[in-house]
Amino acid sequence: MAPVPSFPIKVGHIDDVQELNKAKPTTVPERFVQDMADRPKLTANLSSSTDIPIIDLSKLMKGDTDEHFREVMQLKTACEEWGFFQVLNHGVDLNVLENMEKLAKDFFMLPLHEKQKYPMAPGTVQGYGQAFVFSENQKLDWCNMFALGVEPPYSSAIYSSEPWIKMEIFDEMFGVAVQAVRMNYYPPCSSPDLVLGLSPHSDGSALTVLQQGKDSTVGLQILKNQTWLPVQPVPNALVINIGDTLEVLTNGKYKSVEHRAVTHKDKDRLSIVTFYAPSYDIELSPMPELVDEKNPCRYRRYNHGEYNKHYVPQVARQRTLDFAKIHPVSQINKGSILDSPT
Ligand SMILES: O=C(O)CCC(=O)C(=O)O
Ligand SMILES: [Fe+2]
Repeated sequence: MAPVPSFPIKVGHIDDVQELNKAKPTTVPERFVQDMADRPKLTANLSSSTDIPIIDLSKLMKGDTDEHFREVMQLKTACEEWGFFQVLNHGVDLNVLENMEKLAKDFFMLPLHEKQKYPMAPGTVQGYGQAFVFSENQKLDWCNMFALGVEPPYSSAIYSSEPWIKMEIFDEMFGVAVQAVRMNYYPPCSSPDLVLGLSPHSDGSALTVLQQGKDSTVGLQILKNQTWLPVQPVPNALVINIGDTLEVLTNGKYKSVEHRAVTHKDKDRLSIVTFYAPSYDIELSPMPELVDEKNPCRYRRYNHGEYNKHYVPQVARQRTLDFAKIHPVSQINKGSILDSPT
């Protein structure tokens, strides 16, 4: 599991959002009201051309056919330009997904004292509690989270659905890979325009698979060209996104894209997110075959466990990966580099 901070973090009193919501408040407590610039604009009416790519895995598996090559090209575009896509015909048994959803819902509906038997310590993302808590002064997300390491069959059911991922290559590079599941429950919020369900972040994994609750409203948004685009839930599809590790390994060719979740006035939402990441003792750097004169190395070599220590505090600043980025000399001379957390 992820390293736990060795120093205590002062975070003040934190209300449980489900309990808050039970009291049907008409105003949102101040600690959940985002600063003006961070509030979501929920009225944007976007055309379907802004939908993230959909990959049909059954076509991807069709040997040497035109359909196969078209799908491969779409997958390439999805990884390089979007960092996100949805997969259909993924082969994961729908019963596994249904059971997982039921399990997650049942957990969140337990009395608070039951859920609090597995408390999430500030500065970590393990157990039950508030996401990404690192200070007394920060704004809080309108979300309850339960995160844990997982074993097969759920994790292997999810990842074996992705035959385009050459698991043997990852096995070699990642050591004993870390697999974790995060269940996010977003109760309705009387003022969804003032709060965030989950703050903007990119995932610290290599690859993330996200399952949305069956009747989920739109909640997930991704940042593309400085615009937050909603991800429309597609029945039985899984959402896949590239995490920071793959961005580094591909020397930035594949994008680990910032995303966030927003809430709804009347409806709750559930997401179940599986992360696949290297072992914490692994050193990462771009693959040599993706570094050349035209594509200079963009990330310094770093230890994945070290990177992980920066993850929660850095979510407030949105890009943990900045800690490994190599900035072009021209930028350094202009003094435009954000201070590095290391
Ligand atoms: O709930 C969602 O749609 C987003 C969840 C997410 O990004 C995460 O858990 O990392
Ligand atoms: Fe995420």
